[in-house]
Amino acid sequence: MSAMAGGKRSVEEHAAHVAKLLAAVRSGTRVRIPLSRALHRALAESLDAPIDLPPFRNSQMDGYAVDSASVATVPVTLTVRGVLAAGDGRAEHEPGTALKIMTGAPIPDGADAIVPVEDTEADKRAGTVTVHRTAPAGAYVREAGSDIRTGDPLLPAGTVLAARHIAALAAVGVTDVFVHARPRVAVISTGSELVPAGDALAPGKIYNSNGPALAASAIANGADVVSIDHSDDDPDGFAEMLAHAVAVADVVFTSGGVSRGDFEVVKDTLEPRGGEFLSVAMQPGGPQGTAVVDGIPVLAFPGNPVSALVSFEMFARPALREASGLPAVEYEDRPLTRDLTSISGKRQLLRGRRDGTGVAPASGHGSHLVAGMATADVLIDIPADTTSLKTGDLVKVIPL
Ligand SMILES: Nc1nc2c(c(=O)[nH]1)N[C@H]1C(S)=C(S)[C@@H](COP(=O)(O)OP(=O)(O)OC[C@H]3O[C@@H](n4cnc5c(N)ncnc54)[C@H](O)[C@@H]3O)O[C@H]1N2
Ligand code: MOO
Repeated sequence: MSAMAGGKRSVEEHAAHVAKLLAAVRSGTRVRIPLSRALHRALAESLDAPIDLPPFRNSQMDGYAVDSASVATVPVTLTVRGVLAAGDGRAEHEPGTALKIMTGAPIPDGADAIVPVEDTEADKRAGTVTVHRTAPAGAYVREAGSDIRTGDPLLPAGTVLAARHIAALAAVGVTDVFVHARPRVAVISTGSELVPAGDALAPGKIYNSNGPALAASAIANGADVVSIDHSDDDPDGFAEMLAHAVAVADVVFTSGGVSRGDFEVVKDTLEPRGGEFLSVAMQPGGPQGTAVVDGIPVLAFPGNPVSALVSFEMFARPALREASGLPAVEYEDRPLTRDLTSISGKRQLLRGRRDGTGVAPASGHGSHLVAGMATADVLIDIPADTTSLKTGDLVKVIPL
Protein backbone atom coordinates (compact mmCIF):
# COMPACT_ATOMS: atom_id res chain seq x y z
CA MET A 1 0.00 0.00 0.00
CA SER A 2 1.78 3.14 1.14
CA ALA A 3 5.28 3.83 0.01
CA MET A 4 7.42 4.74 2.99
CA ALA A 5 10.07 7.45 2.98
CA GLY A 6 13.03 5.82 4.76
CA GLY A 7 10.64 3.52 6.65
CA LYS A 8 8.30 6.42 7.30
CA ARG A 9 5.11 7.34 5.53
CA SER A 10 5.22 10.65 3.69
CA VAL A 11 2.99 13.50 4.83
CA GLU A 12 1.04 13.35 1.55
CA GLU A 13 0.39 9.64 1.95
CA HIS A 14 -0.74 9.97 5.53
CA ALA A 15 -2.93 12.94 4.63
CA ALA A 16 -4.55 10.88 1.88
CA HIS A 17 -5.05 7.97 4.29
CA VAL A 18 -6.67 10.26 6.87
CA ALA A 19 -8.80 11.96 4.20
CA LYS A 20 -10.17 8.55 3.22
CA LEU A 21 -10.91 7.70 6.86
CA LEU A 22 -12.70 11.01 7.39
CA ALA A 23 -14.53 11.07 4.06
CA ALA A 24 -17.75 9.91 5.67
CA VAL A 25 -17.73 12.60 8.37
CA ARG A 26 -21.14 14.10 7.63
CA SER A 27 -19.91 15.46 4.32
CA GLY A 28 -22.82 16.85 2.39
CA THR A 29 -25.28 16.65 5.29
CA ARG A 30 -27.30 19.84 5.53
CA VAL A 31 -29.45 21.20 8.30
CA ARG A 32 -31.97 24.00 8.48
CA ILE A 33 -31.22 26.50 11.23
CA PRO A 34 -32.54 29.90 12.27
CA LEU A 35 -30.68 32.89 10.84
CA SER A 36 -29.89 33.98 14.41
CA ARG A 37 -27.61 30.93 14.76
CA ALA A 38 -26.14 30.94 11.27
CA LEU A 39 -23.06 33.14 11.77
CA HIS A 40 -19.88 31.48 10.40
CA ARG A 41 -21.86 28.58 8.92
CA ALA A 42 -21.52 27.64 5.24
CA LEU A 43 -24.68 27.98 3.17
CA ALA A 44 -25.76 24.67 1.68
CA GLU A 45 -28.16 26.32 -0.77
CA SER A 46 -28.03 29.29 -3.09
CA LEU A 47 -30.58 31.94 -2.27
CA ASP A 48 -32.42 34.35 -4.56
CA ALA A 49 -34.05 37.51 -3.30
CA PRO A 50 -37.66 36.73 -2.37
CA ILE A 51 -38.57 40.44 -2.46
CA ASP A 52 -37.27 43.68 -3.96
CA LEU A 53 -34.82 45.73 -1.91
CA PRO A 54 -35.77 48.38 -1.12
CA PRO A 55 -39.28 46.91 -1.14
CA PHE A 56 -40.76 50.31 -2.07
CA ARG A 57 -39.63 53.71 -3.35
CA ASN A 58 -38.53 55.75 -0.35
CA SER A 59 -36.73 58.88 0.75
CA GLN A 60 -32.99 59.00 1.29
CA MET A 61 -33.23 62.24 3.30
CA ASP A 62 -35.29 64.02 5.89
CA GLY A 63 -36.83 66.77 3.80
CA TYR A 64 -39.75 67.51 1.50
CA ALA A 65 -41.27 65.35 -1.20
CA VAL A 66 -41.96 67.51 -4.26
CA ASP A 67 -42.41 67.26 -8.01
CA SER A 68 -39.20 68.43 -9.62
CA ALA A 69 -41.10 70.74 -11.98
CA SER A 70 -42.33 72.89 -9.06
CA VAL A 71 -38.80 73.50 -7.77
CA ALA A 72 -37.19 74.12 -11.16
CA THR A 73 -36.92 77.80 -10.30
CA VAL A 74 -35.91 78.77 -6.74
CA PRO A 75 -36.58 80.17 -4.30
CA VAL A 76 -40.15 78.98 -4.38
CA THR A 77 -42.66 78.69 -1.53
CA LEU A 78 -44.90 75.61 -1.39
CA THR A 79 -47.80 74.62 0.86
CA VAL A 80 -46.90 71.72 3.17
CA ARG A 81 -49.80 69.25 3.17
CA GLY A 82 -48.63 66.89 5.89
CA VAL A 83 -45.83 64.78 7.31
CA LEU A 84 -44.75 61.26 6.26
CA ALA A 85 -42.78 59.21 8.76
CA ALA A 86 -40.81 55.98 8.13
CA GLY A 87 -43.36 53.21 8.55
CA ASP A 88 -46.25 55.21 7.08
CA GLY A 89 -48.17 53.73 4.15
CA ARG A 90 -48.79 55.19 0.72
CA ALA A 91 -49.71 58.85 0.19
CA GLU A 92 -50.64 61.06 -2.78
CA HIS A 93 -48.64 64.06 -3.84
CA GLU A 94 -50.44 67.10 -5.23
CA PRO A 95 -48.36 68.90 -7.85
CA GLY A 96 -47.17 72.31 -6.71
CA THR A 97 -47.26 71.37 -3.00
CA ALA A 98 -44.91 69.53 -0.64
CA LEU A 99 -45.17 66.78 1.95
CA LYS A 100 -42.64 66.76 4.75
CA ILE A 101 -40.93 63.37 4.64
CA MET A 102 -38.53 61.41 6.84
CA THR A 103 -35.69 59.12 5.69
CA GLY A 104 -37.15 55.73 4.79
CA ALA A 105 -40.75 56.93 4.38
CA PRO A 106 -42.49 55.96 1.12
CA ILE A 107 -42.34 58.61 -1.62
CA PRO A 108 -45.90 59.80 -2.18
CA ASP A 109 -47.39 58.86 -5.58
CA GLY A 110 -46.78 61.73 -7.99
CA ALA A 111 -43.68 63.13 -6.24
CA ASP A 112 -40.35 62.53 -7.97
CA ALA A 113 -37.75 64.34 -5.86
CA ILE A 114 -36.76 65.06 -2.28
CA VAL A 115 -35.46 68.43 -1.13
CA PRO A 116 -33.33 67.91 2.00
CA VAL A 117 -34.44 69.94 4.99
CA GLU A 118 -31.11 71.83 4.87
CA ASP A 119 -32.12 73.40 1.53
CA THR A 120 -35.42 74.74 2.86
CA GLU A 121 -36.90 77.18 5.32
CA ALA A 122 -40.22 76.29 6.91
CA ASP A 123 -42.90 78.71 8.04
CA LYS A 124 -44.90 76.60 10.42
CA ARG A 125 -47.57 79.21 11.06
CA ALA A 126 -48.20 79.69 7.38
CA GLY A 127 -47.88 75.96 6.73
CA THR A 128 -45.39 76.55 3.94
CA VAL A 129 -41.82 75.77 3.05
CA THR A 130 -39.48 77.87 0.93
CA VAL A 131 -37.17 75.77 -1.23
CA HIS A 132 -33.76 77.33 -1.91
CA ARG A 133 -32.24 74.72 -4.16
CA THR A 134 -33.61 72.91 -7.20
CA ALA A 135 -34.05 69.13 -7.07
CA PRO A 136 -33.96 67.17 -10.33
CA ALA A 137 -36.27 64.18 -10.84
CA GLY A 138 -34.93 61.29 -8.77
CA ALA A 139 -33.03 63.46 -6.28
CA TYR A 140 -32.69 61.49 -3.01
CA VAL A 141 -35.23 58.92 -4.20
CA ARG A 142 -34.33 55.29 -3.44
CA GLU A 143 -36.11 53.25 -6.10
CA ALA A 144 -37.76 49.90 -5.30
CA GLY A 145 -35.42 47.06 -6.34
CA SER A 146 -32.45 49.39 -6.81
CA ASP A 147 -30.41 47.19 -4.44
CA ILE A 148 -31.69 43.80 -5.61
CA ARG A 149 -34.80 42.63 -7.51
CA THR A 150 -37.08 39.74 -6.64
CA GLY A 151 -35.58 36.55 -8.07
CA ASP A 152 -32.07 37.90 -8.55
CA PRO A 153 -29.23 35.86 -6.98
CA LEU A 154 -28.57 37.02 -3.42
CA LEU A 155 -25.97 34.58 -2.03
CA PRO A 156 -24.32 31.56 -3.66
CA ALA A 157 -24.14 28.15 -1.99
CA GLY A 158 -20.93 27.85 -0.01
CA THR A 159 -21.03 31.40 1.34
CA VAL A 160 -19.60 31.39 4.84
CA LEU A 161 -22.05 33.64 6.61
CA ALA A 162 -20.56 36.81 8.05
CA ALA A 163 -22.47 39.70 9.56
CA ARG A 164 -22.90 41.34 6.14
CA HIS A 165 -24.56 38.20 4.74
CA ILE A 166 -26.82 37.96 7.78
CA ALA A 167 -27.78 41.60 7.11
CA ALA A 168 -28.76 40.85 3.50
CA LEU A 169 -30.73 37.74 4.47
CA ALA A 170 -32.51 39.54 7.29
CA ALA A 171 -33.32 42.45 4.96
CA VAL A 172 -35.21 40.15 2.59
CA GLY A 173 -37.02 38.47 5.48
CA VAL A 174 -35.24 35.11 5.52
CA THR A 175 -35.79 33.34 8.87
CA ASP A 176 -34.02 29.98 8.33
CA VAL A 177 -31.26 28.75 6.06
CA PHE A 178 -29.87 25.39 4.99
CA VAL A 179 -26.25 25.12 6.09
CA HIS A 180 -23.71 22.32 6.10
CA ALA A 181 -23.95 20.21 9.26
CA ARG A 182 -21.10 20.56 11.70
CA PRO A 183 -19.08 17.38 12.15
CA ARG A 184 -19.33 16.20 15.77
CA VAL A 185 -15.92 15.94 17.37
CA ALA A 186 -14.79 14.27 20.59
CA VAL A 187 -11.40 15.09 22.10
CA ILE A 188 -9.57 12.86 24.57
CA SER A 189 -6.23 13.96 25.94
CA THR A 190 -4.17 11.31 27.68
CA GLY A 191 -1.39 11.40 30.23
CA SER A 192 -1.16 10.89 33.98
CA GLU A 193 0.85 14.09 34.22
CA LEU A 194 -2.05 16.27 33.10
CA VAL A 195 -4.25 18.39 35.31
CA PRO A 196 -6.90 20.85 34.18
CA ALA A 197 -6.33 24.57 34.57
CA GLY A 198 -7.71 25.60 37.94
CA ASP A 199 -6.18 22.66 39.82
CA ALA A 200 -3.00 23.02 41.84
CA LEU A 201 0.15 21.99 39.95
CA ALA A 202 1.63 19.17 42.06
CA PRO A 203 5.25 18.07 41.39
CA GLY A 204 5.57 16.34 38.02
CA LYS A 205 2.25 17.60 36.75
CA ILE A 206 1.51 20.00 33.89
CA TYR A 207 -1.62 21.71 32.71
CA ASN A 208 -3.51 20.06 29.89
CA SER A 209 -3.16 22.27 26.84
CA ASN A 210 -3.91 19.78 24.06
CA GLY A 211 -7.52 19.21 25.13
CA PRO A 212 -8.47 22.89 24.93
CA ALA A 213 -6.28 23.42 21.85
CA LEU A 214 -7.75 20.55 19.83
CA ALA A 215 -11.28 21.52 20.84
CA ALA A 216 -10.63 25.11 19.78
CA SER A 217 -9.07 23.95 16.51
CA ALA A 218 -12.10 21.79 15.76
CA ILE A 219 -14.52 24.65 16.45
CA ALA A 220 -12.42 27.09 14.42
CA ASN A 221 -12.73 24.73 11.47
CA GLY A 222 -16.46 24.27 11.51
CA ALA A 223 -16.94 21.38 13.94
CA ASP A 224 -19.08 20.97 17.01
CA VAL A 225 -17.17 19.64 20.02
CA VAL A 226 -19.55 17.23 21.70
CA SER A 227 -17.21 15.69 24.28
CA ILE A 228 -13.90 16.62 25.91
CA ASP A 229 -12.26 14.10 28.22
CA HIS A 230 -8.94 13.53 29.86
CA SER A 231 -7.67 10.04 30.60
CA ASP A 232 -4.69 9.08 32.72
CA ASP A 233 -2.49 6.25 31.48
CA ASP A 234 -4.90 3.56 32.68
CA PRO A 235 -6.15 1.56 29.67
CA ASP A 236 -9.54 0.73 31.21
CA GLY A 237 -10.35 4.37 31.88
CA PHE A 238 -9.26 5.32 28.37
CA ALA A 239 -11.31 2.51 26.79
CA GLU A 240 -14.38 3.71 28.65
CA MET A 241 -13.89 7.28 27.44
CA LEU A 242 -13.32 6.06 23.92
CA ALA A 243 -16.55 4.06 23.99
CA HIS A 244 -18.41 7.20 25.02
CA ALA A 245 -16.62 9.31 22.42
CA VAL A 246 -17.46 7.05 19.47
CA ALA A 247 -21.07 6.88 20.64
CA VAL A 248 -21.55 10.65 20.44
CA ALA A 249 -19.11 11.86 17.79
CA ASP A 250 -18.41 11.52 14.05
CA VAL A 251 -14.67 11.68 14.64
CA VAL A 252 -12.41 11.39 17.70
CA PHE A 253 -9.10 13.15 18.26
CA THR A 254 -6.77 11.85 20.94
CA SER A 255 -3.45 13.28 22.05
CA GLY A 256 -0.49 11.52 23.63
CA GLY A 257 0.29 7.88 24.23
CA VAL A 258 1.41 7.00 20.72
CA SER A 259 5.20 6.69 20.80
CA ARG A 260 7.72 4.37 22.43
CA GLY A 261 7.28 4.76 26.17
CA ASP A 262 6.13 2.24 28.75
CA PHE A 263 2.69 3.83 29.12
CA GLU A 264 1.32 4.41 25.63
CA VAL A 265 -2.32 4.13 26.50
CA VAL A 266 -3.72 5.12 23.10
CA LYS A 267 -1.46 2.88 21.08
CA ASP A 268 -1.81 -0.02 23.52
CA THR A 269 -5.59 0.21 23.40
CA LEU A 270 -6.05 0.77 19.68
CA GLU A 271 -3.35 -1.36 18.10
CA PRO A 272 -4.97 -4.63 19.18
CA ARG A 273 -8.22 -3.30 17.74
CA GLY A 274 -6.77 -2.81 14.27
CA GLY A 275 -5.34 0.67 14.81
CA GLU A 276 -2.29 1.64 12.82
CA PHE A 277 0.60 3.41 14.56
CA LEU A 278 3.43 4.68 12.48
CA SER A 279 5.97 7.34 11.88
CA VAL A 280 5.26 10.08 9.36
CA ALA A 281 8.25 11.81 7.78
CA MET A 282 7.54 15.18 9.28
CA GLN A 283 8.56 17.21 12.26
CA PRO A 284 6.86 17.99 14.50
CA GLY A 285 4.14 15.37 14.44
CA GLY A 286 6.16 12.29 13.51
CA PRO A 287 4.34 9.67 15.57
CA GLN A 288 0.77 9.22 14.33
CA GLY A 289 -2.00 6.71 14.82
CA THR A 290 -5.33 6.03 13.15
CA ALA A 291 -8.09 3.61 13.99
CA VAL A 292 -11.75 2.99 13.34
CA VAL A 293 -13.74 2.14 16.46
CA ASP A 294 -17.38 1.13 16.06
CA GLY A 295 -17.28 2.71 12.61
CA ILE A 296 -15.97 6.03 13.91
CA PRO A 297 -12.55 7.29 12.79
CA VAL A 298 -10.06 8.02 15.54
CA LEU A 299 -7.00 10.16 14.89
CA ALA A 300 -4.32 9.64 17.52
CA PHE A 301 -2.03 12.65 17.60
CA PRO A 302 1.29 12.86 19.44
CA GLY A 303 1.25 14.46 22.87
CA ASN A 304 3.76 17.25 22.49
CA PRO A 305 1.64 20.40 22.27
CA VAL A 306 3.18 21.71 19.06
CA SER A 307 3.06 18.24 17.51
CA ALA A 308 -0.63 17.82 18.38
CA LEU A 309 -1.58 21.13 16.79
CA VAL A 310 0.60 20.71 13.73
CA SER A 311 -0.91 17.22 13.27
CA PHE A 312 -4.38 18.72 13.44
CA GLU A 313 -3.50 21.37 10.87
CA MET A 314 -1.97 18.90 8.43
CA PHE A 315 -4.39 16.00 8.70
CA ALA A 316 -7.67 16.93 10.39
CA ARG A 317 -8.24 20.49 9.29
CA PRO A 318 -8.78 19.82 5.57
CA ALA A 319 -11.40 17.13 6.22
CA LEU A 320 -13.26 19.10 8.88
CA ARG A 321 -13.43 22.16 6.67
CA GLU A 322 -14.68 20.16 3.74
CA ALA A 323 -17.32 18.41 5.82
CA SER A 324 -18.60 21.67 7.25
CA GLY A 325 -18.56 23.39 3.85
CA LEU A 326 -15.74 25.81 4.71
CA PRO A 327 -13.25 26.70 1.99
CA ALA A 328 -9.82 25.07 2.14
CA VAL A 329 -7.12 27.16 3.79
CA GLU A 330 -5.04 28.77 1.07
CA TYR A 331 -1.32 28.32 1.23
CA GLU A 332 0.88 31.28 0.39
CA ASP A 333 4.32 31.65 -1.14
CA ARG A 334 6.46 34.14 0.77
CA PRO A 335 10.12 35.10 0.72
CA LEU A 336 12.11 34.28 3.84
CA THR A 337 13.37 37.32 5.72
CA ARG A 338 16.11 35.18 7.34
CA ASP A 339 18.39 32.31 6.37
CA LEU A 340 17.45 28.95 7.84
CA THR A 341 18.61 25.37 7.95
CA SER A 342 16.53 22.22 8.14
CA ILE A 343 17.26 18.55 8.70
CA SER A 344 17.13 16.18 5.75
CA GLY A 345 14.63 13.35 5.40
CA LYS A 346 11.67 14.94 7.19
CA ARG A 347 9.29 17.62 6.07
CA GLN A 348 9.69 20.42 8.60
CA LEU A 349 6.77 22.53 9.68
CA LEU A 350 8.40 25.47 11.38
CA ARG A 351 6.43 27.98 13.32
CA GLY A 352 6.65 31.26 11.46
CA ARG A 353 5.41 34.80 11.54
CA ARG A 354 4.40 36.86 8.55
CA ASP A 355 6.59 39.89 8.34
CA GLY A 356 5.35 42.44 5.80
CA THR A 357 5.25 40.49 2.55
CA GLY A 358 7.80 37.95 3.84
CA VAL A 359 7.95 35.36 6.58
CA ALA A 360 10.40 34.64 9.39
CA PRO A 361 10.75 31.68 11.73
CA ALA A 362 9.08 32.28 15.09
CA SER A 363 9.90 30.23 18.18
CA GLY A 364 12.40 27.36 18.28
CA HIS A 365 12.23 23.81 16.94
CA GLY A 366 11.14 22.00 20.13
CA SER A 367 7.72 20.36 20.06
CA HIS A 368 7.13 21.41 23.66
CA LEU A 369 7.34 25.15 22.87
CA VAL A 370 3.66 25.88 23.29
CA ALA A 371 4.09 29.51 24.34
CA GLY A 372 6.47 30.02 21.44
CA MET A 373 3.86 28.71 19.05
CA ALA A 374 1.47 31.39 20.23
CA THR A 375 3.79 33.95 18.64
CA ALA A 376 3.43 32.26 15.22
CA ASP A 377 0.70 32.84 12.67
CA VAL A 378 1.85 30.39 9.99
CA LEU A 379 3.69 27.13 9.54
CA ILE A 380 6.66 27.36 7.20
CA ASP A 381 6.60 24.19 5.13
CA ILE A 382 10.12 23.01 4.32
CA PRO A 383 10.34 20.00 1.97
CA ALA A 384 12.06 16.89 3.30
CA ASP A 385 15.03 17.18 0.95
CA THR A 386 15.77 20.86 1.69
CA THR A 387 18.50 21.52 4.21
CA SER A 388 19.24 25.19 3.82
CA LEU A 389 17.42 28.28 2.60
CA LYS A 390 18.57 31.84 2.12
CA THR A 391 16.91 35.17 2.80
CA GLY A 392 14.66 35.92 -0.17
CA ASP A 393 14.00 32.25 -1.05
CA LEU A 394 10.32 31.56 -1.56
CA VAL A 395 8.75 29.17 0.94
CA LYS A 396 5.26 27.75 1.20
CA VAL A 397 3.46 28.96 4.32
CA ILE A 398 0.32 27.52 5.86
CA PRO A 399 -1.78 30.10 7.69
CA LEU A 400 -2.75 28.98 11.19
N1 LIG B 1 12.17 6.85 22.33
C1 LIG B 1 11.40 7.70 21.68
N2 LIG B 1 10.78 8.64 22.37
C2 LIG B 1 10.02 9.52 21.75
C3 LIG B 1 9.88 9.47 20.35
C4 LIG B 1 10.53 8.45 19.65
O1 LIG B 1 10.46 8.34 18.42
N3 LIG B 1 11.28 7.58 20.36
N4 LIG B 1 9.14 10.41 19.72
C5 LIG B 1 9.05 11.70 20.37
C6 LIG B 1 8.10 12.53 19.71
S1 LIG B 1 8.62 13.16 18.25
C7 LIG B 1 6.91 12.84 20.23
S2 LIG B 1 5.94 13.97 19.44
C8 LIG B 1 6.42 12.28 21.46
C9 LIG B 1 5.04 11.70 21.25
O2 LIG B 1 4.76 11.01 22.37
P1 LIG B 1 3.31 10.60 22.83
O3 LIG B 1 2.33 10.87 21.79
O4 LIG B 1 3.39 9.25 23.34
O5 LIG B 1 3.00 11.68 23.91
P2 LIG B 1 3.31 11.67 25.46
O6 LIG B 1 4.52 10.87 25.72
O7 LIG B 1 2.08 11.34 26.14
O8 LIG B 1 3.64 13.19 25.65
C10 LIG B 1 4.69 13.83 25.01
C11 LIG B 1 4.95 15.16 25.70
O9 LIG B 1 3.83 15.99 25.55
C12 LIG B 1 3.28 16.36 26.83
N5 LIG B 1 1.83 16.31 26.73
C13 LIG B 1 1.10 15.23 26.45
N6 LIG B 1 -0.20 15.53 26.46
C14 LIG B 1 -0.29 16.82 26.75
C15 LIG B 1 -1.40 17.71 26.91
N7 LIG B 1 -2.66 17.29 26.76
N8 LIG B 1 -1.15 19.00 27.22
C16 LIG B 1 0.14 19.43 27.38
N9 LIG B 1 1.21 18.63 27.23
C17 LIG B 1 1.01 17.35 26.93
C18 LIG B 1 3.80 15.31 27.75
O10 LIG B 1 3.82 15.74 29.08
C19 LIG B 1 5.17 15.02 27.17
O11 LIG B 1 6.08 15.99 27.61
O12 LIG B 1 7.25 11.26 21.92
C20 LIG B 1 8.66 11.56 21.84
N10 LIG B 1 9.37 10.50 22.45
O1 MOO C 1 7.58 14.62 15.98
MO1 MOO C 1 7.44 15.00 17.70
O2 MOO C 1 5.84 15.21 17.07
O3 MOO C 1 8.42 16.31 17.09
O4 MOO C 1 7.74 16.21 18.83
